[in-house]
Amino acid sequence: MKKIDVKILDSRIGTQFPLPQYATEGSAGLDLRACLTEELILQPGETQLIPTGLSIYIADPNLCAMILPRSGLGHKHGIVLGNLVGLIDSDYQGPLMVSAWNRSQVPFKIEVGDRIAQLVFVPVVQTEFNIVTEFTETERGEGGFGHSGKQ
Ligand SMILES: O=c1ccn([C@H]2C[C@H](O)[C@@H](COP(=O)(O)OP(=O)(O)OP(=O)(O)O)O2)c(=O)[nH]1
Ligand SMILES: [Mg+2]
Repeated sequence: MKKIDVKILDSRIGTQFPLPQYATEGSAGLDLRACLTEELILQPGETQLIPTGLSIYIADPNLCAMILPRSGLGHKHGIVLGNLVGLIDSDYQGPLMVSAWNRSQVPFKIEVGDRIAQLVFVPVVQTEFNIVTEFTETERGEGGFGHSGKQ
């Protein structure tokens, strides 16, 4: 498995809480925990930046990480991300933060150590633009935004 350098910024990670880990053999995401000092109530519509207690340095420009909502929290409780998706650059070395947004109508309690989001490593292709005046024609051409219909 690919190794990623990690700094433990909060000593409760690795003692009180395990390092983020794949829950099953086929899991894509590593759950991130709320490294809070006390529980937090996220009011309806409120967004708060929550530390994960970790920083990672991906280093490989052909890799990034994305922070995604956990589906149970997002679907059942409306706890998603203030930035919708968090993108972690391969050269970022700062603390990994989760922007937690309560898009529901009711307050939501986040307890210390709760698994609030998940981290997924994803391949990246860096490209450069080749300026042209005409593209090689395709069947779709400029059609988009539903032009092919519904069924
Ligand atoms: O949910 C997130 C999103 C981003 N980051 C960190 C890692 C990422 O590499 C950096 C910058 O994120 P991004 O490029 O999305 O934000 P920006 O607003 O463009 O900031 P910058 O000008 O620093 O690139 O912030 C997080 O810790 N959590
Ligand atoms: Mg940026």
